[in-house]
Amino acid sequence: MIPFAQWRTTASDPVFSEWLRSSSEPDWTAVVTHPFAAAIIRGEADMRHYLVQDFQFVDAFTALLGAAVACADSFEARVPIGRFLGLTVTDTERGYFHRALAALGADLVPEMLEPVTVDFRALMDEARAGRRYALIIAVLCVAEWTYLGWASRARDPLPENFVHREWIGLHDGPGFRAWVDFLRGELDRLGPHLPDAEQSRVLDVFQRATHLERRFFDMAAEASALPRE
Ligand SMILES: Cc1ncc(C[n+]2csc(CCO)c2C)c(N)n1
Repeated sequence: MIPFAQWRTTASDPVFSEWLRSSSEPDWTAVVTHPFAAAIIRGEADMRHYLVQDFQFVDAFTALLGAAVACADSFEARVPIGRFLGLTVTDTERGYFHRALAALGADLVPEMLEPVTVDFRALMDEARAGRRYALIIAVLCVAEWTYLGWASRARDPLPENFVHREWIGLHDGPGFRAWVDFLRGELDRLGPHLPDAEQSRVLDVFQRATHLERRFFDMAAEASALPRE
C-alpha cells in the first residue's frame, strides 16, 4: 500500500477518495464490470435471490445512514444524509423492493442469510458501533459509488422488465451522482487531515467493503446459475 501523502505527489487526480478507490483494485473494477451487473443491464439477470439478500443489506445500510447523521461533524453534513435516508431509502424500501419481490414471488424475509450478507451486515454494524464518521462514510461511499459505476454503464434502451429497469435507474442519473459526489467530497474533506494510522483504517474499511461488493455479485451470479425447480 502506498501512503496517501506519497501517492498524492504523483497522482493525476490527487484526492483522498481516488486514493481509496485506486488502492482497492482489482476488486473495484471487478465490481463495476461484474458479469451479474452486465446481466442486469441486459435485462437477463435472475434477480430473485439477489434482491431478497439485498433487502437485508439495505436494512443494515439504513441503520448506518442513521449513524452517519448522528456522528457527522457538522449540520451541513447531516442534512444531505438525512435527506437521502428520509426520501430515497425509505421510498426504495416501500416502493421498489415490495413491488419487485412480489413480482418475483419471493418473501421479503429470507429463509437464510448468505455468508456474504452476514459479513456485509457485520462490517456495517462494526462501523455503526464504532461511531467514527470517516469510517462510516467510507462504507457508505463504496456501496453507492460502485453501484453508480456499474449502473452508469447502461445505455438506452433499458430493459423492459421493471425489476431490471428501475434497479438501474435508482443508481444512475443526476440525483444519485450528486449523492455519490457528496460522499466522495466528505472523504476528500476529512481524509487528508487524518493521522497516517487513521488514513490506513479508512483504507482498510474501504477495501473490505469493496471486496464484499464483489463477493455479493459473485453470490448472486452463483445463485442464478443453479438449476430451477
Ligand atoms: C450490496 C449492495 N451494495 C450497494 C447497494 C446500493 N444501495 C445502497 S442503499 C440502496 C437503497 C436506496 O437507494 C441501494 C440501492 C445495494 N443495494 N446493495
